[in-house]
Amino acid sequence: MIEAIGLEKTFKVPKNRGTKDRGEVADPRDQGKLFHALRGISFKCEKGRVLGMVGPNGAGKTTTLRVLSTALKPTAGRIMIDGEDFSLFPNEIRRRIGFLSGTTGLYPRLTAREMVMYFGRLHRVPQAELVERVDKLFDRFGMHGYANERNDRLSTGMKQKVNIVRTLIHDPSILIFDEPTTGLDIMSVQVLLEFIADSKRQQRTVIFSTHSLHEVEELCDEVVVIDQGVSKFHGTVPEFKRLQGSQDLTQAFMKAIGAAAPLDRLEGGAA
Ligand SMILES: Nc1ncnc2c1ncn2[C@@H]1O[C@H](COP(=O)(O)OP(=O)(O)OP(=O)(O)O)[C@@H](O)[C@H]1O
Repeated sequence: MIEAIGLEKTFKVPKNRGTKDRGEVADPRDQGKLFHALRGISFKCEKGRVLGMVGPNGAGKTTTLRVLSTALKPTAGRIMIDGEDFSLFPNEIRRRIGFLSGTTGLYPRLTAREMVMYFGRLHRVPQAELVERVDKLFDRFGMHGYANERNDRLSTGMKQKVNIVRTLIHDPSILIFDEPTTGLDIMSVQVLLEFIADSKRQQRTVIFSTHSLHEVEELCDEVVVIDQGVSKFHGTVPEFKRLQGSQDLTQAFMKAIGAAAPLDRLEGGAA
């Protein structure tokens, strides 16, 4: 189980980014020289559950996931794992979390196997155990055929699998994926979605951000809606629809973030 309590993150705004004088609609996070990207994000996800994080561009999803995975230090707030406060122990969090970000690169000159072994060593997995784990994971993902192929010769889907296995090599109980399906071909998307469903069956905790409400409907037990650095809703998908008074997830989402759904406008429907 992982819980975010009142996460806040403030960035210094670079001098050349005059946020206030661009003539755009005022963003409450914009405080001149400081930008309050996260303004109190709270939610939790129990083991064996999948939580989908949705929100408009720039809402704060990546920042939240980077804070949870310790890539970024929060300005305020706590991160609890299995009921214990690990905010001051980032190494402990890293041991328990597997983080897959959209920008994760693979070392081009290493082979798929070398890459995964390298990360296993970084996580101090003992050698004999590491060899066994790599074999099992390569088996499960059907990767033996290209285990000794250099990463720069692999297809997008193959690379994605190497990345997935890399996040699993230390057997984390919590998986955090930032927009994992963005830019992937249909086959690779399928691999990833099946993998998430499988992780749930194995009682892992899975959190992923996405712009696909279809993925949320298909896979998620819970949804957290982030808008302008605030968590606007956290609960189950049916609860979310009920609260927004809509059977359609897209319309419920549009209502939650205060935007008129195109259908409402066309039909002159309810706000
Ligand atoms: N290092 C940084 N310095 C300054 N501002 C930042 C930094 N990182 C993110 N931000 C700002 O914080 C806000 C939230 O960004 P974030 O990447 O978390 O959004 P997001 O919800 O993941 O968006 P998207 O759906 O477009 O990926 C944005 O306004 C972004 O410009």
